[in-house]
Amino acid sequence: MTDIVVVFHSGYGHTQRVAQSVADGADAPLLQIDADGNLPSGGWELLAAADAIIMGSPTYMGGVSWQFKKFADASSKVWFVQGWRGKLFAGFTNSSGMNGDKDATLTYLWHFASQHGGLWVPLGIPPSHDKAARRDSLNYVGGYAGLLTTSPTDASPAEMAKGDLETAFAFGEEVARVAALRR
Ligand SMILES: Cc1cc2nc3c(=O)[nH]c(=O)nc-3n(C[C@H](O)[C@H](O)[C@H](O)COP(=O)(O)O)c2cc1C
Repeated sequence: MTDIVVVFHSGYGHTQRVAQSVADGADAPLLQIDADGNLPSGGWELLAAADAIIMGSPTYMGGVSWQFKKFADASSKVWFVQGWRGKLFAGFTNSSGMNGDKDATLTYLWHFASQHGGLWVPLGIPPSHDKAARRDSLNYVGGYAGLLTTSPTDASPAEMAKGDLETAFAFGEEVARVAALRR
């Protein structure tokens, strides 16, 4: 049994749907950063006990949400004692633009994991980038370093692309597979 935790923030529910699919794939609990940028009670303890931490944030103005950043800054207490050193980390982000500067968010998550001495797990799912690719194909958004998903500005969380959610599930499974290799 490997302990994986999915920690995320979502302002309007889209990233939350993605996080749920990732958690389902990884068979992991969800830890939601609230609207004030705080973890629920017991959250820090759950993260301390985890072998792998999967992080998610919407892309807001080309980066993580301020609530996620507040969580990241609060984790400096853990950083001081290198409490998360050697854990596995992985990341995902959702935004409305197909590109939307999601890569800046993912790069931030990778830097954050690296500051904690973490080991990064990439998406591990090939992109669908040939002529046969459709919006609902696996990894249509085409990330490598982490999971990238897209929801149009006028789409509700219920309208998240099926392929993106399936990619999220497969990403969760992939992190679980990699985590199990270390056991
Ligand atoms: C303050 C703010 C900034 C945003 N900045 C970006 C952006 O830089 N790139 C982009 O593609 N979409 C951007 N969006 C759109 C969100 O990424 C998109 O609505 C996403 O689904 C929100 O996720 P959430 O429902 O989990 O909060 C922004 C939305 C908000 C509210």
